[in-house]
Amino acid sequence: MFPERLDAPQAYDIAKAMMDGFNRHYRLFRAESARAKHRFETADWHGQQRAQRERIEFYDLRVKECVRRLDKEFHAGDQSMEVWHQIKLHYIGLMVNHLQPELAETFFNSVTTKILHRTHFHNDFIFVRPAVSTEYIESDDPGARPTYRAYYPSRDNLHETVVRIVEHCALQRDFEDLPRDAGHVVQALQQRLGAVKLRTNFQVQVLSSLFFRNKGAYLVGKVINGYNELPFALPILHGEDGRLLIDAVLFGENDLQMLFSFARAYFMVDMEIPSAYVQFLRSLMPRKPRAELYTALGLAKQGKTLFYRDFLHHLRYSTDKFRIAPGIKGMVMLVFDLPSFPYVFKLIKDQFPAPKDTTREQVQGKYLLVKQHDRVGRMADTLEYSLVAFPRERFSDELIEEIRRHAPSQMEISDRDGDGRQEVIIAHLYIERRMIPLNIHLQECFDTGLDKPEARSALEHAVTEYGNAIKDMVAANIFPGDMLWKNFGITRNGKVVFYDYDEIEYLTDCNFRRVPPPRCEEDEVSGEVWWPVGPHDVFPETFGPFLLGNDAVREAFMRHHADLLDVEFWQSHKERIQAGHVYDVFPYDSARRFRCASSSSFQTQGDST
Ligand SMILES: Nc1ncnc2c1ncn2[C@@H]1O[C@H](COP(=O)(O)OP(=O)(O)OP(=O)(O)O)[C@@H](O)[C@H]1O
Repeated sequence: MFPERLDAPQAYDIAKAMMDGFNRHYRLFRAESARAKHRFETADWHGQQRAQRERIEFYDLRVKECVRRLDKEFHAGDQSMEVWHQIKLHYIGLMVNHLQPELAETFFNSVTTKILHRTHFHNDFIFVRPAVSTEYIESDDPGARPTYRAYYPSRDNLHETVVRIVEHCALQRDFEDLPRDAGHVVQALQQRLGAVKLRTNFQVQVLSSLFFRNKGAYLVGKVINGYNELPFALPILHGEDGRLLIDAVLFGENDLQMLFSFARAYFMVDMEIPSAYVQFLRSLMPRKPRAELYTALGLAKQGKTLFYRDFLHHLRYSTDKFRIAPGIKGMVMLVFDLPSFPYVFKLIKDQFPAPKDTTREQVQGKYLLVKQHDRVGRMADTLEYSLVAFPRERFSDELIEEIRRHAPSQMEISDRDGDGRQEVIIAHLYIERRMIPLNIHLQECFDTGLDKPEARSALEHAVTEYGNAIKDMVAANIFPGDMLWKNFGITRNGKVVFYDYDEIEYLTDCNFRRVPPPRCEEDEVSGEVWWPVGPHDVFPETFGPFLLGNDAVREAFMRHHADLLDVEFWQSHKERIQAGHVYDVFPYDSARRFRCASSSSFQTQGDST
């Protein structure tokens, strides 16, 4: 029932305290994101990575702080539901002119769900649906930067305009030769546009804030001509002598999707109105869910909220059943999916068979490590949820049985809300993008027949990408642990991405060793490991027999990635990382670089120390 009067004196104060909590959060989040520019300008790469990692923790810290304040100052948990109803209405009032209302709503939900009983998790008390529109939000502050800038060049002054666009970013570090780089950009653009007539609305729109991640800054925008829009991004890097350069130009939805991939670390962007950034980015990548865009901007909680809303909507408008995910079952994770929905759901089993020697806490620790680490486009991001309820009738009996057998502690089947409908409640769950497991993909190539050129080239591509994925992870100081094909998936863009994290280690924590010479003839013929092995020992020479049983796979692998079987490769990368070197891993093909078309997927560039 809608209250006719807002007459509870404490309701406004509580709403205001929650809004203060959110404002403090966004102020700190934004300040940390804005500092990325300075870190880029001063080549503080370790600082950039540290900030990327630490910023992820900000949200939970602020929520805890706010819950503590509400408890201490207002005894929030003892307030009646009438008061809570009024708190939500006051909060809506406080959002009327707010610049981040959607984030403020999510913050309200995070705090409220820590205080109220779950029977109250509905739209009267929390924001199950948004209450305040994010359309056309603008700041009234006369000094505020617009979300994007528009430029109206002609064919004749395109070069000048590109120089101006980059200069407007006001990077406090010299470019090697900005006119030269602008020339490359114009040339690429002219090639792309071809002889097309420039229409009266021809313009370039560019987001005002740069996007920072690791050692790169990205200028993101679109070219509009008539009814056509061409998304683009300019990666700006430090050159050999430390001055700046534009390294490439990325064009079109697919290039932008790679840049904003779910398998990369989150960007640092100074945004006053994040929803306006998301709206602009959505116009560049219409197929990318808003949830993933918020997440890519570092607003992972908002991503989670939107993902969950999308998921509930999908459930309502679909009829298929959750099932055990196709592929080889995991020993640590129990994985299921809904065929009509492009994500998988993973829960940690209660017990793990030998040789797995780990615990639930350790597995969670590894997933957290990946979340906080630079995922270099090769490790899928995960959304983590607790106490997720699914309608019982949407689960196959086989899946229920599987969970009962392997993860009984994680499942409860009950009518939790008392609405007469049985639910499957999963205690703890990771959700990630569904890919085609690489073993299934390779099998499809074999089944088609390797005498067919398309199957052979698909296999070659997959094997090459697999090695590239491992090398990119190596560059990011990650040893994947279990490199079997089944632990990698292939995305719709043909990228190979790793998703099995329970054996992941920092490369710098591993001892890369040669297999010692056999002590006797018996050792030589024994198929077993006869030599002593320490907990962090890795023997790259032994990877072959596990991975390369198939002749065609072996042949392709050895042509592109024989170095992965060599202890030297691993050892030398470990030493360079230990010496403080930060590798560049480009979110685009190196052949796209203006001045260096190298075949390697990552390169070293200057020392960061
Ligand atoms: N993102 C994904 N997309 C598609 N399938 C997936 C995905 N993640 C996992 N799977 C499927 O689930 C299986 C088990 O997942 P995962 O490798 O994460 O479990 P695990 O228990 O850690 O495995 P292992 O026994 O190798 O340690 C995979 O082999 C694959 O078939």
